[in-house]
Amino acid sequence: MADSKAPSTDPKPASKSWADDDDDTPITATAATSEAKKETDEGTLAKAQTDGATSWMNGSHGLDEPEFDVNVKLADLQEDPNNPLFSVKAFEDLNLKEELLQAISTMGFRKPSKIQERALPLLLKNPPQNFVGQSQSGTGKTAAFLLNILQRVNLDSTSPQAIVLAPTRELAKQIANGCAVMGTMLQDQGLKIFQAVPDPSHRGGKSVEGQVVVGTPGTVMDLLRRKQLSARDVKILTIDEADNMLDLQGMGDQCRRIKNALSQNTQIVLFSATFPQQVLDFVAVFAPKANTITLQVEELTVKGIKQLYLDCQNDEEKYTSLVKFYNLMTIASSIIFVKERVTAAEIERRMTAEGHTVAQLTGALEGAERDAVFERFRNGTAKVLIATNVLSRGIDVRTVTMVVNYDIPETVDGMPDFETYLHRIGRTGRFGRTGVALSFVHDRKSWQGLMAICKHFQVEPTRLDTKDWEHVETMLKGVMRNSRNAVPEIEMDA
Ligand SMILES: Nc1ncnc2c1ncn2[C@@H]1O[C@H](COP(=O)(O)OP(=O)(O)OP(=O)(O)O)[C@@H](O)[C@H]1O
Repeated sequence: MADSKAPSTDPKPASKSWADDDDDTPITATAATSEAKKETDEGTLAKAQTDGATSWMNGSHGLDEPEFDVNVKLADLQEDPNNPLFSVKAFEDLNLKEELLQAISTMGFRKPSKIQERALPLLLKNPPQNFVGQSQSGTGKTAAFLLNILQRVNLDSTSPQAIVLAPTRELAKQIANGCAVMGTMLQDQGLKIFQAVPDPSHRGGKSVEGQVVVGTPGTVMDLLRRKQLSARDVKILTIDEADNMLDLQGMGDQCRRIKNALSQNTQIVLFSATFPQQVLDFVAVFAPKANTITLQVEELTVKGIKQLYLDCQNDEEKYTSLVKFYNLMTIASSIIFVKERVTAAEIERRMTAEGHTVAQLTGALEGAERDAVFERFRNGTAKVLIATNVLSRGIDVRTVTMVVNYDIPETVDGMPDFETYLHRIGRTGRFGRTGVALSFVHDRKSWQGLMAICKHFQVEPTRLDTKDWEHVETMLKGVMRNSRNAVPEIEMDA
């Protein structure tokens, strides 16, 4: 395939010699790849409740830049009406519990983001109404739905009142930990959070205690079926990554069954960064008469993420270029996304041989092992994480400054997967931070796939050529330097 490709030195994608011939190929996007179908909701859990706490939301872990720099930069961004982080209101205007306001302040949240400002009044309105919310990756959707839950739960009873569903154990645990941080001041009053992810201890038959249950659909459904989880007092059902969850055959069915087990008055809350058109129809059925906030496709990309692509000649050159690339650059933390587990294993082998500390997370791992690998990445012991789409959504690790699309994401039908691309690159550039997304292309199909994705989101990626590593290095150092330079300038403004 590589031979059919004429070398190009023009950074503009449209100038590729083989760029135009198949331009009218029909492109359909679905929210899930086969990998995601296979690899979610797997494994067993070593620990329950909120232990193994990650540093989600509390700003305590090793950021590239000191936290105060980021806050100053954030203040600027939050003044710009066109930025998704902009808002005119203060958290204080939302009539939240004092304990929640205190926690928000301790967490360093100065102002609500646009989605928080717009969603919270609708979410908190009485009588409760269904809600569908879309906002760019890393703009604080989790805090929006957690505040609604924590504001509404009755702490006089420990019976489950809110269920949050997420596609993977990592995301469910991250949300549960975020809920614990945000609910710190309510713990004295009896707030309990239950993690419903695969765990052998659930088999004991013990009833679930906790006003907030956060888990994967399979486990939640299991607990309901075994009558360990009582649906009687549940008044809020929140689904994160809802487009993906409702679109996936297995998980969609489970979500529907969970919803059917709940009272008709349950407030249904759906959030995602993407709601492709074909999903919106069944979203409307799942959450009837919902207050809805959606975005236009051109608003979806996060501006702080610089999108580049590396032009390789063939598959083997992808491996050698990747290793060369990592030997050249110092990157805080990064995630390399691949299509298949076998590629993940091969990259791990080659990078380890070059002396890099890498971790690999795919659905092949069992729960406890999976937790351990992810923790090594989160706490910075391993700087590079090689993952399949299992980690493409929701994961919030602030040190991630680069995402590599080693394989261009595809749907099960082999078409470019717009949504997965957006979610993957959204693992960097979170809440006003800057980041780099580097995609590898090595043949006509991968190149066309990337170009279709970029056309869809109306972005122009910058081309890097493996024949000119000096240019690659200069270019990347420039991008990285620009991110760093932003900080001192802003410091002076402060
Ligand atoms: N108002 C705020 N001020 C400062 N930081 C915030 C605020 N709200 C959320 N954050 C932080 O922003 C980061 C991203 O938030 P979150 O994970 O909720 O994004 P998201 O919109 O759910 O992204 P994704 O679409 O990738 O799931 C988190 O680290 C969170 O602590």
